[in-house]
Amino acid sequence: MTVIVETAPAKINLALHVRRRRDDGYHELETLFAFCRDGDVVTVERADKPSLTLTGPFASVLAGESQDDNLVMRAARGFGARFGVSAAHAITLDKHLPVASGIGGGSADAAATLRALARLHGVATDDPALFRLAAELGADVPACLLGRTARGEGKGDALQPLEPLGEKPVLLVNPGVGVSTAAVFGRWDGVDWGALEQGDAMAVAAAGRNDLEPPARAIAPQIDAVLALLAQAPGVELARMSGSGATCFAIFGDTGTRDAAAQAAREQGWWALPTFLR
Ligand SMILES: C[C@@](CO)(OP(=O)(O)O)[C@H](O)COP(=O)(O)OP(=O)(O)OC[C@H]1O[C@@H](n2ccc(N)nc2=O)[C@H](O)[C@@H]1O
Ligand SMILES: Nc1ncnc2c1ncn2[C@@H]1O[C@H](COP(=O)(O)OP(=O)(O)O)[C@@H](O)[C@H]1O
Repeated sequence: MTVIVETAPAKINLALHVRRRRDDGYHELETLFAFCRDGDVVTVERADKPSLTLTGPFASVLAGESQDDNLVMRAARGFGARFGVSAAHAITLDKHLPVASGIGGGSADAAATLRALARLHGVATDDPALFRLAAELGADVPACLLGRTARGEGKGDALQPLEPLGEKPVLLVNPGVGVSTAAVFGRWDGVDWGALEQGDAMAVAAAGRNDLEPPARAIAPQIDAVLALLAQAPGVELARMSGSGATCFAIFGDTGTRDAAAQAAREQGWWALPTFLR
């Protein structure tokens, strides 16, 4: 029996500019997507009936929710309908990323499920139909399906790949609070602070902002302390909240300073994931 294992790399937004609210209730974004080496892990194999097994440190957060609503199962149903695959699948989601945390969690899992099913059923992972399905699952599922440094516009689903970031050491920190993406967008102040520059990702990120920081910090003030610790960490090159939060990231020049900052974060009782940008 073929078993496919796919990593669902954590997604971060090196910068996220909100330009305007759209008529469809979404917001027009200009953002820089980047992906980490580590994340959740999705395992897929054919079975007699569809099933989802949750494992890992954050499985319990999702255990109370309807399995059918999990983005992994929604992706599997969508794949079956779109590609005419009647087979049922047993899927295991090894949940290592905090939930509702601005690092793509469910979106990354949905994208990894689509990649795994494509590999299992002989569909090219760059098939345009796969990206159209991803866009129906969520605004940043296409970016997670692409899984490489990219500029995103529109809802975040109009993607322009950029040069990889070459294994830069990065630290993800979450203060242990879930933040609703919809609630954060709902509290955006409506001010257009201007376009995201064009060019090299790190230079554009350094000159950029995350316009969702103020509404997210209003909802979850714990973010303030995380940003303060990361901003003054020795060796930090860039510290910012990712997406709609509450997870913040910090990019370092070397793993020693990154790991020292991880230790300082853990001493605060926060979740800390030292990893690398891809
Ligand atoms: C904010 C971002 C930035 O990358 O990431 P996260 O913070 O979720 O990681 C994404 O745009 C999240 O994408 P995703 O999580 O797929 O959002 P969806 O499920 O499609 O939408 C959830 C809700 O977020 C709001 N939303 C999302 C994207 C967007 N461009 N404008 C919005 O206003 C809408 O209220 C929507 O109902
Ligand atoms: N596989 C999944 N992992 C995480 N959240 C999921 C998943 N499937 C569905 N969800 C739902 O999606 C919501 C958004 O979760 P998540 O994608 O982790 O947020 P974010 O996009 O901010 O990282 C959660 O509150 C949860 O109820």
